[in-house]
Amino acid sequence: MLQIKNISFSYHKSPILQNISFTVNEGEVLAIVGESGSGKSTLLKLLYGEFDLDEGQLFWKDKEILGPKFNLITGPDYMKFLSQEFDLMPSTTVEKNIGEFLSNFYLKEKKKRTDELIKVVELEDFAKTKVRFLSGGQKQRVALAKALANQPEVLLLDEPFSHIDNFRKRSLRRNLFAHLKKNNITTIVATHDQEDVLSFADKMLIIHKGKKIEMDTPQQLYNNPKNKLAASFFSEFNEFKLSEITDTNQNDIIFVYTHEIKRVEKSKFKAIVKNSYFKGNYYLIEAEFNNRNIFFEHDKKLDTNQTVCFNINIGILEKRLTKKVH
Ligand SMILES: Nc1ncnc2c1ncn2[C@@H]1O[C@H](COP(=O)(O)OP(=O)(O)OP(=O)(O)O)[C@@H](O)[C@H]1O
Repeated sequence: MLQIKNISFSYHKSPILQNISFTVNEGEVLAIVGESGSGKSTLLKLLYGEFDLDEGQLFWKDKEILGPKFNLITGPDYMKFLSQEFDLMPSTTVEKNIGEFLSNFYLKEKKKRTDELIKVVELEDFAKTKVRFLSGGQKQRVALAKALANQPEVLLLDEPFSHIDNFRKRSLRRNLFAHLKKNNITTIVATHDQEDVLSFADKMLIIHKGKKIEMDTPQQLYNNPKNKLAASFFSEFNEFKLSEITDTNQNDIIFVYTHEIKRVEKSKFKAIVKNSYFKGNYYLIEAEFNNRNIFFEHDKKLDTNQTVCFNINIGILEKRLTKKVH
């Protein structure tokens, strides 16, 4: 188990992470999400032992992870960190880069492992190409394969697909997470991409301004978003006061995703259409309701300034609320 116990850290006295605790079980994938500058990369660097903590402790199984005050070489040998900067040898081929730290003692094994990883990152056509001739996204894929080469027990990934196009990203993501699960590699991934989280993360940690806001399964956080950060990570959403949409006079706020509002023929909720945005298999409708704009999905474009009725699925609300709505 990876244990993060009450850690705090500051760069030159300005606090970056405050009092963070969580655990990750062996073989689990944890996604760390949060706004830019919230401290995701710093947290990964601390897990890798790049800096000394102000307070707290880190453990992998029963071994403590220590910073540079206590270690000459950064990074425990059972861990790999794929940071935003790729540490590659530009004048060497893709396959040699990936196999750089694999022993030449077992050449057959080395070739097998290298070939397997080249497949994971879909670089079969570039195995013999020198890295300096590759694009940014291709280099990122080589760095990913290299991080996996020595079968780390723990893998830290900082925005692993940031340079990779959407076309490639989806299959690469599936290959990578299948490889990680098959090899029981405990993974912490900092990401802005909900697709990294929804299908592949076992747990999701939300940090905001260096503090832990929530940690749970992606399903739980998606189905019951308790704050704007969680809701906005997954999708566009609306905020309603309960009193606006139910017969209660409670002023609690509820988050409602755009696909949870339906246009209907008749309802007591009426809005005036302001814009329709084409989104591929639906239109996102922007409409004025109670002196502000709300958003919902609809299969057709709607005329601007037309009045439409909408409904929110009460079943969804009931599940989302701790207090029942009547
Ligand atoms: N070496 C450093 N020295 C001083 N401050 C730093 C250093 N690295 C990061 N910071 C600051 O620490 C804060 C957290 O940065 P960090 O890179 O951890 O955020 P992040 O959540 O990973 O952001 P992003 O999503 O943009 O990568 C930011 O305010 C940043 O300016």
